[in-house]
Amino acid sequence: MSFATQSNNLILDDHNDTEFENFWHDLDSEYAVTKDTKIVSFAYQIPRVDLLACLQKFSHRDTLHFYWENCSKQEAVAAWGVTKKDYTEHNSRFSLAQEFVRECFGQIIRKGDSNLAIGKPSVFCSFTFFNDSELSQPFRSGTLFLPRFQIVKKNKNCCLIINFPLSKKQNESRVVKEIKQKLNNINWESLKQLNTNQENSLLSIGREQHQDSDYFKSVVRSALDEIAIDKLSKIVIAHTTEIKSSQPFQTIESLSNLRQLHPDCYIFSTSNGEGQYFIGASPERLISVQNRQLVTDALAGSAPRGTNNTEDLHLANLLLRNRKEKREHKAVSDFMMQRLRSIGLKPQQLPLQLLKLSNIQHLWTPIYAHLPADIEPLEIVDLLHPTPAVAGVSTEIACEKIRHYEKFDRSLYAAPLGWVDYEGNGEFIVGIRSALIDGDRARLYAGAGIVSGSNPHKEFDEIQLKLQSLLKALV
Ligand SMILES: C=C(O[C@@H]1C=C(C(=O)O)C=C[C@H]1O)C(=O)O
Repeated sequence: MSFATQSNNLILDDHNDTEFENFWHDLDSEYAVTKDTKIVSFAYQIPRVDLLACLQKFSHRDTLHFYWENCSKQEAVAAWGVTKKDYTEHNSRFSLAQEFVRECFGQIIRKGDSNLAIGKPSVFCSFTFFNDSELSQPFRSGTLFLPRFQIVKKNKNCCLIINFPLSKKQNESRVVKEIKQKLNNINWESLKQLNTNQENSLLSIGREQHQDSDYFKSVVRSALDEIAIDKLSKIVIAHTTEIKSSQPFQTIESLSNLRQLHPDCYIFSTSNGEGQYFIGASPERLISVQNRQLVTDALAGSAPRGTNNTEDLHLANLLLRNRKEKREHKAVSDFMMQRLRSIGLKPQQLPLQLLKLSNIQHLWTPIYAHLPADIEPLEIVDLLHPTPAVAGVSTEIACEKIRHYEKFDRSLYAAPLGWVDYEGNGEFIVGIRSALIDGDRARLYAGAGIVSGSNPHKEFDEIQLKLQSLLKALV
């Protein structure tokens, strides 16, 4: 944390941060948030800032952070620091996460500009693909936190939320007044734009890259044999490339590159507070719940983009007519419709369409449903994860085979990552096209759906297309 006072102006500065630090220290005197501690959630409208600039300035290696941005929707959120956190595991990890969310929000007292449309305190969540992540792995099966700071940006509006525990000794209105005064003096100018270091573009020079293409193709062949004998009808095989760089990877600058290269994707980053980061650019929304309207995306079936309009249209038409790609896609939409119906929802799907991204195009079916008030977003996450877009059909057999074939841990790859807010809204994406960053090492993940008719070489090309565009962004 480094809010600081200089010449009567509270500015954000790394060198002189004593006054605000002391203030927070006092507020944190009863740091451990117990069940009956109050948590004040203070919302404050701020000028438009760049959330990556905020993360660069405030979040540090040993605290949790969460960032996501969708440039085309002009939406972003950054969160850092911890007011309350929990980890969940095994089959009940999503329902335990829901309990944590309920407990957090039950303790919250909203202050400040709490009527702002975008200023809702949120719990940020990441889950691993499988529910039994070992302790030695960088991320736990479920990580949930109510951050100390959260900035939400929507179109031209920005809102800062500060969540802090308030002990019985402290006077709520006095503390709130003090915070307001301090925030009123902040100079936000330095956070308007991220300062990137041009020299970082040279970092890719000192890199060693390792991936085992023969192994991937042999796995696809084995999977096709099993599909031929009806053991399963679809499986998503993932592949990694391991990178060792001559210098530590710059997470913030890599994210800045990702948002420029993939404006139609969700750019995300989450950290474990121990120097490991999971970042990426995913096109896949697992769920969005806004005012009880649920939207989910069936996304599967892929083709490259053309180098000109004619070629692009040609590739798009081939994709829309390709029976193998459509089979792969239908496995996903059928699964989602069936799962949503199983809890009494009445989902509606839009006609099949194309999602065109900068490097790749996909078959896409948006699915909508009204969500009754007693169904929480995390219950839908539990119901849908893992979809056949990232696992297969049947889910159980595909998951068992994935464990058998893949020689690496999926960790957060292809798993739900998102937030739930105070009013019961929430959004989760599927963490594909992603990388685990640890100092000068990165593991990049991408997968491809295998169905009868898949060709191991073409699937490998698809994986390369996905990996290379991620690799380009990493500095
Ligand atoms: C699994 C991934 O992507 C999934 C697989 C796709 C496919 O095989 O066509 C398309 C979109 C995603 O559902 C990935 O990118 O890692």
